[in-house]
Amino acid sequence: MSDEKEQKAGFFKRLFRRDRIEEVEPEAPAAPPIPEPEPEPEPEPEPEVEVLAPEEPEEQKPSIFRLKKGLVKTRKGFLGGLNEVLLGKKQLDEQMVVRLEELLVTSDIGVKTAYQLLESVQDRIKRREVHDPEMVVHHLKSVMKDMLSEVEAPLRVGYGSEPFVVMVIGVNGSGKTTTIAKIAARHKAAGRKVLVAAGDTFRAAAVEQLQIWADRVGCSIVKGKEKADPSSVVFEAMDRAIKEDFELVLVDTAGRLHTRVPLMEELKKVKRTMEKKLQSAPQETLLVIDSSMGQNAILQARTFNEAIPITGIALTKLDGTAKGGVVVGMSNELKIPIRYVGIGEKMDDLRDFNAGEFVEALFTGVDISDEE
Ligand SMILES: Nc1nc2c(ncn2[C@@H]2O[C@H](COP(=O)(O)OP(=O)(O)OP(=O)(O)O)[C@@H](O)[C@H]2O)c(=O)[nH]1
Repeated sequence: MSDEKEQKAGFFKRLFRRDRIEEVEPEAPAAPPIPEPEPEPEPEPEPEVEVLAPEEPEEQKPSIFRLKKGLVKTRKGFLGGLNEVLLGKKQLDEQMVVRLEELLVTSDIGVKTAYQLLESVQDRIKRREVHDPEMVVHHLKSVMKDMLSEVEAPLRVGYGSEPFVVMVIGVNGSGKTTTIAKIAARHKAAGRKVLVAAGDTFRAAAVEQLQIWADRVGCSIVKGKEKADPSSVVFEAMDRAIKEDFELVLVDTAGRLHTRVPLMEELKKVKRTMEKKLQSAPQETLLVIDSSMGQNAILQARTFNEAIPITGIALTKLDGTAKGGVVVGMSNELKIPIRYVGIGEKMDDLRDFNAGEFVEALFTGVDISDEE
């Protein structure tokens, strides 16, 4: 356990002792029940008609079944623990709350966010608004949803007179190329003119991979010679996009940390090149992060954001990890919009991030029964 965790380990226990649980047991005045979370309000219509994103392809619309399926490992890992702590219990007891503390602190949501959640539960207990395990779960769900709602902002591609340029960054293997292909496929399906730029010239295989995806999706590609300056590829792509009226340009970049030119310097140069060709570009700097990195994903996002301000995040590989709790920690600590979540390798396995849906998928199966 880290120093920080150790220092905090007894914190909630102490808090809990100060406000013994007896205070909120049956003899205490009846506490008002926590209302069920409000049903999701209907989304506001987009204000600017001319810059609307394309109609979501059908795959985006169905139930959250696939998201739930994708999150199964996370659910079993972290939230399955909630069941163990709380299942079948009628009332809170001290041990239960201490175990909840352990569960949250050692999960992938991160120590800071874990204690925010715990303090919020503690506060509700003190105010006698939470006095049984079911209420704890409802409260956790609602606080997590609030945290996630702050970063819910799907990428709205503006189709105007200029190309909308998305610079996609992230370390090697995080899922950049696949994510580009998935985004390209969506917009192609909506009838848009899409160009991808193979800015990762360091590795021939990366260019080939993007070519394969471009062929599959049916979009155009600009690629340079092996080991060419990535900025020269981006320059050419921007030139072509402007001359040929492409509506969306997705720029792949290198992710290797040990290249000839330091990665961050190379990315800054690529960005400057875009700006020179089109002042507003890139309209989106999308960081792709592999969520199975857990807490390291947050560190990684911070590092990139310090070098190149990020405007959005795509969290990939949520389907293969038990560390999906990192989405909550990342949202709460960085407050950078999460645009997409990747839940598989197939084309339609990229979803717009939706806070309510995500929490719902995360908590499905956490079944608090009243039976002993
Ligand atoms: N399970 C799963 N796999 C994914 C997801 N996104 C990407 N992948 C896989 O992750 C691997 C790496 O993805 P790439 O798109 O090549 O990653 P990259 O960042 O472009 O990597 P480099 O080209 O090496 O820089 C591939 O095998 C993808 O199929 C996802 O959401 N879920």
